[in-house]
Amino acid sequence: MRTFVLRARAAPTDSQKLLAGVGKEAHTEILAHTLMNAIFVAQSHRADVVVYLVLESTQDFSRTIRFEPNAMHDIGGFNEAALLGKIANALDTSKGMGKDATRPVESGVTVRTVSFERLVQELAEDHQLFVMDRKGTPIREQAFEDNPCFLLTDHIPMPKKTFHSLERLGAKKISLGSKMLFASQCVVLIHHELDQHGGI
Ligand SMILES: C[S@@+](CC[C@H](N)C(=O)[O-])C[C@H]1O[C@@H](n2cnc3c(N)ncnc32)[C@H](O)[C@@H]1O
Repeated sequence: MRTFVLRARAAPTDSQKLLAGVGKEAHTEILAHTLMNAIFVAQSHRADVVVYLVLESTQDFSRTIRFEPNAMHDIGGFNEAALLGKIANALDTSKGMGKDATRPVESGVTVRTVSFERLVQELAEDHQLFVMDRKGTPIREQAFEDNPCFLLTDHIPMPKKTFHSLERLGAKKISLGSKMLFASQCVVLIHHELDQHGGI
């Protein structure tokens, strides 16, 4: 199973602000593009993927939305508006939730009020964690086990102190080259690399 976590530091947890943030400072299109490239292949979806979107621009708690395409009955369209609609629906479902709570949204989609740090601590228990970073080990030199989990951000970088706590959890930095890419482009290259290994 491949897991992707997008830490979207600028993404609003209010659904209307999320939808209004496309092409604006929040750049909420990043969430749709990342989800799109993580989930879809031509005329189908990937069965072996879980995607977490962590939206952090909030009045109360971060929202962590989990997508498991294989369990979804209706993945919706392969377009930005449809995918943002799925995210907005999860945000609306999460209204009024207390801290560290979980709610089902639809088959294959859940929303939680857990922070990025808490999520990653949980994932560290049974995943091999990788932070995407241009200065990391080249991805071709990295050996992968069964459950790799790739941590990415939107246009706002990971705070330095997060890198230290991720290191303590055993996360390794891996690189896709020296060019600064979009998170969604990283996802395509990671899939390509893992597709060569087969089985993961
Ligand atoms: C647009 S970048 C983030 C840009 C942000 N301003 C920064 O300085 O980190 C989005 C995500 O892609 C990752 N990324 C971009 N290019 C990469 C590369 N060549 N190798 C590994 N990760 C990369 C970044 O680490 C980040 O998680």
